[in-house]
Parts: sequence; structure tokens; C-alpha cells
Amino acid sequence: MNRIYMIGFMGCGKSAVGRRLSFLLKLPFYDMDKEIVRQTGKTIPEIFEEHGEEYFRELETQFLQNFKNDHCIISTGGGVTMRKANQKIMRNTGLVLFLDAPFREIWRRIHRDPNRPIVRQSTREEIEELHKARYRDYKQTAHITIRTEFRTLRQITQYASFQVKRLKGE
Ligand SMILES: Nc1ncnc2c1ncn2[C@@H]1O[C@H](COP(=O)(O)OP(=O)(O)OP(=O)(O)O)[C@@H](O)[C@H]1O
Ligand SMILES: O=C(O)C1=C[C@@H](O)[C@@H](O)[C@H](O)C1
Ligand SMILES: [Mg+2]
Repeated sequence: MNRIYMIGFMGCGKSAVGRRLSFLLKLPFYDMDKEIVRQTGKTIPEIFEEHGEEYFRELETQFLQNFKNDHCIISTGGGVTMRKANQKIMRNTGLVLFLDAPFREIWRRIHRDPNRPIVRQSTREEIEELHKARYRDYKQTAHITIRTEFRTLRQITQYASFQVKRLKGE
């Protein structure tokens, strides 16, 4: 399959860049978190509170296994690479693009957001540890890594488009 997956930590720019890339490449855009909210009829904090994180992780895997659309851009949840099975599905069904943003910038963007159960329950130090712990999985899963520091959304999108076309041999 021919998808483009945007991966990376919360707030790294997956949705913002994914949306712009979808205009540029004329591909439909999907947000995994939003699809899960739509399918379950519950918000992400509700899913975490009522069923726990492991259940949410299972929903993510099910989404990746069952989603039928090809030729599209999918912005994933920040924890999607925690499962090896998810890493494998993404690499086997498309190009994986990691947006590597510095932690202080990520923290600035996410720390006040009430819709992020993991952030709500943790200190800055704990979230920084989580960012560190996940970093290797993002890098290993990605076909393309883009460092976002000092780059505008427009520059990141242009660079992403260039790399996608190069890897597809276009
Ligand atoms: N390179 C950038 N320059 C300036 N603003 C940016 C950049 N990347 C992202 N942003 C802004 O940071 C915020 C978070 O970005 P976005 O929502 O795209 O992240 P995300 O990875 O989709 O996060 P999540 O899915 O965890 O909510 C948005 O307001 C976005 O416009
Ligand atoms: O980083 C994470 O573990 C998460 C990121 C969000 O996109 C959501 O998928 C959820 O809040 C969990
Ligand atoms: Mg997003």
C-alpha cells in the first residue's frame, strides 16, 4: 500500500504538517486519534479513564489492521510506535515520516492541553523521560526523519514532499 504515516511525540506537528502535505500531494488526510474518537463515540480522556491505556493501544492496533484506504496521509497518535506490531504494519503499508521536534518546544505546545491524559497525569520530567524512551522507536520505524527546529511549517512540508517523491522514485 501507498500510505504516508506521520509519527512523533505529541505536539511535534504531525497534524499541521500532515494537513499541508495532503494539500500539496492531493491525498486525503486522516487523524488516527480522531478516527478512534469517531468510531467509539468517546473522547481520548474518556477511553483512558473508562478502559485504561492498554485498551486504547488495542484500538490503535485494530485501526491500523482494519483501515482500508490506500493513497492517503495518516497522522498517528504519539504512542503508536510502542507496539512492534504497529511499527511493522506502518512500515509494510507505506512511508513513515518522523517529525523530530526538540522537547522544550513540544512541552511548550502540549503542557496546558486538558485533552491529553498522559500529560495531565505527569510532571514535565516524566514527560521528558517518555520522550527520550520513545525516541529510538520513532527513529527506527521511520523511513524519513525531519528535524523541525528552526523550520517553518511550510519548509517542513516542502522538505517532506521532496523526500516522499524521492523515495517513491518520482
Ligand atoms: N514547525 C512549526 N512551526 C510553528 N508551529 C508549529 C510547527 N509545528 C507545529 N506547530 C504548531 O504546534 C501545534 C501542535 O502541532 P500539531 O497539532 O500539528 O501536533 P501533533 O503532532 O499533531 O500533536 P497531537 O496529534 O499530539 O495533538 C499546532 O498549533 C501547530 O500549528
Ligand atoms: O503519546 C501518547 O501516548 C498519546 C498521544 C495522543 O496522540 C493520543 O493518542 C493519546 O493521548 C496518547
Ligand atoms: Mg495531531
